[in-house]
Amino acid sequence: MRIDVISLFPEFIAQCAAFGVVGRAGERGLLSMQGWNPRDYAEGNYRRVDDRPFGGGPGMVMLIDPLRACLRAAREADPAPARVVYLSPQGAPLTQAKVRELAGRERLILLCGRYEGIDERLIQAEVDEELSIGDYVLSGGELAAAVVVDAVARLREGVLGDAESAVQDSFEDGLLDCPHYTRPVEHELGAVPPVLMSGNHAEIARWRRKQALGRTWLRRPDLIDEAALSKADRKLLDAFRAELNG
Ligand SMILES: CN(C)c1cccc(CNc2ccc(C(N)=O)cn2)c1
Repeated sequence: MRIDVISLFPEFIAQCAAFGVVGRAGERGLLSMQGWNPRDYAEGNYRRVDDRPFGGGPGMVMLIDPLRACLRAAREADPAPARVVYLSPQGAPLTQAKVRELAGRERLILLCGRYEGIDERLIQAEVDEELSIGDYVLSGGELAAAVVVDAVARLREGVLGDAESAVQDSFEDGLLDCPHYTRPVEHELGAVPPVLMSGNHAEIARWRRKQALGRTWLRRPDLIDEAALSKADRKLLDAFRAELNG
């Protein structure tokens, strides 16, 4: 998979892609990344990349032409078609389902805005989809792009070893994850739930599913559509609630 990132701080993204599973994916040729700086495509002595907003108001807006030339250079760097994604607070929420969809593509171009964003005409002409990593404003789209790179890279085949398998990921089935425990069995902070040491894999899977359903219902009721739950899941959630009420 190839990801090109357009940013006034391309070294920022290079650093984010240098560590952990994403760094390893790069070393193993599962992911190639390149940064592009619109300033390298800006004309004139001052190589301007932004200017004041028409209609007045605070802040600056990123100019069309440096971004457009930069985007063209990035597209032409590889024959494969690319999906152009713009990170902004005005984008559609990034969800695991969207991450899975993006991870299925061969090329992404991530567009990082600074200041108050990008001239709308460039967005309309060149951007395939606008995404937001959450309802808050950052000083630039680079951190949001780094989030997309990480979430997408770890779903690519071969990136995660068995040890870090993404299969049981929470959100993979729209639920939060169950609690996890490791050594020691007994600790001043408490003990490990006995079922997890029972070796009874059916019981363990049942306990984990019940915990995932229960925690989702308690913490993120917006993710639970009880009507859409299977009969088995509804029974597990009822059991969780019954235990909760003691
Ligand atoms: C209107 N405005 C301030 C603005 C517009 C576009 C980009 C940026 C760059 N900052 C970002 C980018 C993304 C996110 C996110 N939530 O994904 C948060 N902040 C700011």
